Amino acid sequence: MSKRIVVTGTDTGIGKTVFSAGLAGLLDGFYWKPVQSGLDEETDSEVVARLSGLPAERVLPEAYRLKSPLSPHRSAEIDGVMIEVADLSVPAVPGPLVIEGAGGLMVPLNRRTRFIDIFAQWPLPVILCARTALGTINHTLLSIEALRARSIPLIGLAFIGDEVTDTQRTIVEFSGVPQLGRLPHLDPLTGKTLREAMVAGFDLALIAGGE
Ligand SMILES: Nc1ncnc2c1ncn2[C@@H]1O[C@H](COP(=O)(O)OP(=O)(O)OP(=O)(O)O)[C@@H](O)[C@H]1O
Ligand SMILES: C[C@H](N)[C@H](N)CCCCCC(=O)O
Ligand SMILES: [Mg+2]
Repeated sequence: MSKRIVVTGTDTGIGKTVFSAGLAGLLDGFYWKPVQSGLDEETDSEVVARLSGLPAERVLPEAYRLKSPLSPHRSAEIDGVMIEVADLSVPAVPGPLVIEGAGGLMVPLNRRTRFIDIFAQWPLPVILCARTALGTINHTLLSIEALRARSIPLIGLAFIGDEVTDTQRTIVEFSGVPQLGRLPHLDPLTGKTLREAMVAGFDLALIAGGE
């Protein structure tokens, strides 16, 4: 079985998709977004197809595509859809697979199940994306506690944003979770700048905890 990695984060809008595109590209792998909520803007899968440099067929179809850019449980209710956990079994692909959740760990898929519940069922190793900006110490340490409480394997932390040395160090010291690297804010953000930043910012050998 090839490496399969879940990319999660401390919140929505923190850069999971950009990091996932960079990671899937570096691994020369596949990308899967099980549940997309919000279809009016470019979807996460479309962003990954644009930025990763991977062929279009390496971006797998979502299990659920929901119209409203809301928490998936609510977006599904508005569309009259019930998200069934059984539909979220991990696709088999002939290479490394990067799987991206939506928002943070406690985001609900329906009125009974949250992302963290399916991550615990799978249970694949996780990379936790965390901002470097103020507020991240609390969000990141809480997310790590939630993963540990469910024995979900955590490969390490991917920081996103400009370097804030003490913040990153504080999170690593309190948690004992390794920093895998940091993706700076990129301007312009293109497939080329992303790939270069991933190569410069991450040691692929450290991301060795996948199946
Ligand atoms: N390293 C970066 N450099 C420049 N812009 C970035 C970077 N990371 C993220 N962004 C921008 O920030 C916004 C949010 O990023 P992204 O869509 O990756 O968040 P997300 O965590 O995947 O959110 P969601 O929970 O909706 O999946 C996007 O406009 C994206 O282009
Ligand atoms: C719409 C957004 N971009 C994500 N796809 C979903 C984020 C859900 C967050 C829910 C919450 O934590 O309040
Ligand atoms: Mg995303």
